[in-house]
Amino acid sequence: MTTRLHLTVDGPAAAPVLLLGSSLGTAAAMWEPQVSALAQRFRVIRYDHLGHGRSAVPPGPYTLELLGRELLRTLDDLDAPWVHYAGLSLGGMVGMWLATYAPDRVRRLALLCTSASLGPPEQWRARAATVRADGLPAIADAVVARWFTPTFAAARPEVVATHRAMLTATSPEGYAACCEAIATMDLRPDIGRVAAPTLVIAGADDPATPVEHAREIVGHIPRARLAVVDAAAHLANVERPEQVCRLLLEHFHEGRGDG
Ligand SMILES: O=C(O)CC1=CCC(=O)O1
Repeated sequence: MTTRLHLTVDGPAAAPVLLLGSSLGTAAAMWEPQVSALAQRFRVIRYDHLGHGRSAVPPGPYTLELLGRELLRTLDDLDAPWVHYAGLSLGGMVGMWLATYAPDRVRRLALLCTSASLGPPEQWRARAATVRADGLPAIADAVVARWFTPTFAAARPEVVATHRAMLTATSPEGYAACCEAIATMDLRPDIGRVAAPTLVIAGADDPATPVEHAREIVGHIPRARLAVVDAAAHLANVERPEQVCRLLLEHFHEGRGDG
């Protein structure tokens, strides 16, 4: 293996591969609420972005192209001619890059709580500078406040604490470098090339990538449709695990005759 990405693999070796990409400041564990159900039908491969989780942390800045090419190299290492792909937020951005620039490698795509362009760039550069100077705890409260609705956070403080710990365990350099990738990203001119049937999932109460961002993606990708999950903020798959799992299973299972 030449990949610098850490992989967590579940499910039968002979099943179709479903690759899962996580959000900025999280790692494979973010997908825990869905893995056992998805792994009944798919070879589920969760990867940690460069600079995140147990993946390598080369010095930044990164670009979305760098993150996407690293993933493409991983698919080559896995000898996977094509995959299904689901990604949340930064994971969705990398998924859009992959399905745009390597359309033959992505059979079906699910984009959760994400955006094709998430400005303003100065805000991301400022966040990167804060994290390099003061570490992840300096931004953790503000970030986690966007991940969950106040109602969920009050009812499930232990879930909030687990995800906050994931954020603060992230490498400051890796996190800052990925902020810089988001700062320079604008996928809107090119995602019309995505050929894969695409499910775009938005959290109705997501302040980070609001529903309008999902509608914009649906407007650009030819075979895309939108599902809005009620009572969910940015980490919609954690806040509404069963609903998101059902949507993903339906979308990817529909594709069993593709190809
Ligand atoms: O951290 C945030 O503000 C929300 C976010 C943007 C990209 C991502 O993965 O999370």
